[in-house]
Amino acid sequence: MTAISASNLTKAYGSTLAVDSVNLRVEKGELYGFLGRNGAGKSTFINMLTGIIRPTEGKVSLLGSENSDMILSQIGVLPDYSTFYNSMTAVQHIYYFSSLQGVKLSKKECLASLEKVGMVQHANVKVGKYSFGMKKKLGIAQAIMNNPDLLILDEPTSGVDAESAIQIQHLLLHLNKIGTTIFMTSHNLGEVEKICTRLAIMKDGLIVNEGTLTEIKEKYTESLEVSMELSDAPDSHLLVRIKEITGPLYITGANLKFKAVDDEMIHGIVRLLVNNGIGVHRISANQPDLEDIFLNG
Ligand SMILES: Nc1ncnc2c1ncn2[C@@H]1O[C@H](COP(=O)(O)OP(=O)(O)OP(=O)(O)O)[C@@H](O)[C@H]1O
Repeated sequence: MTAISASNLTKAYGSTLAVDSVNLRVEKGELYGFLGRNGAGKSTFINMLTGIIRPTEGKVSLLGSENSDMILSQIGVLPDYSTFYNSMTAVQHIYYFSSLQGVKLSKKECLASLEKVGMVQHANVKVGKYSFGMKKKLGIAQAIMNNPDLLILDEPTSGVDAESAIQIQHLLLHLNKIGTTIFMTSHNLGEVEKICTRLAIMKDGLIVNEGTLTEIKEKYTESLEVSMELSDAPDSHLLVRIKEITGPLYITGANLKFKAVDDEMIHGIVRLLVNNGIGVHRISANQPDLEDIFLNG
């Protein structure tokens, strides 16, 4: 079953298309990572999913419903900016927001959600005294307080210390393991690589890459740039034959550069060169990591 479906989702701010006709599906049970640079459109997208921002165009469906009010109790949200009341303690805060959502947790249940994010020892401290990272953890406790089927989190680990980030990652993995579908944005590529089952990369309001990490790497490898250092420069006849295999080819003296579709293409070029008396001194065709894909994608 589909947990999140966005069709043609668009947000325009004047002439700026913050999100440009995005189609995205997240299936139930996924831990989905949403990556992008500052200003890519991630928060705008997430805020349209959760109903904080009204789309200029397009539709959103969460857990099969187009009306998020109908399924409020099944969803947990950590927005980019959470509202906190400085005069409340964390327990009061969780209790207050649970009653706003019509759930009304017991004190024990409020403490249990704070326990999950490692905040139980600060449960009775006023939120006004919290650091940014502590507020972030309180926001996560609030998002998970009603054991939601779907969690939508904007940057759950940004601004928290390394130990807390790992604790939150373990929590998310655990929640996902027991059936919670999670959609999260992150700037932390290592984190996404480590915990997410699928991911999308957004750039200038568009999704430029989407799939499992393996699928994304495979797609990227299709356009991997290969460099070869040769013993001699190939003559024009040989260059024509190489070009027939590679398409566009860049040659500077005895150095070749081309885009490889697969390993077989690289082997074919090496065979052709060697059969024509040209040695291949060095080949570089690095396997991309998520950072390469993110930076170049
Ligand atoms: N209220 C607004 N009015 C005008 N432009 C906006 C508004 N909110 C966002 N934008 C613009 O929309 C684009 C996407 O912004 P958004 O905050 O969604 O990006 P982001 O990927 O979440 O960035 P970050 O990682 O920095 O939070 C940016 O160009 C931003 O300047």
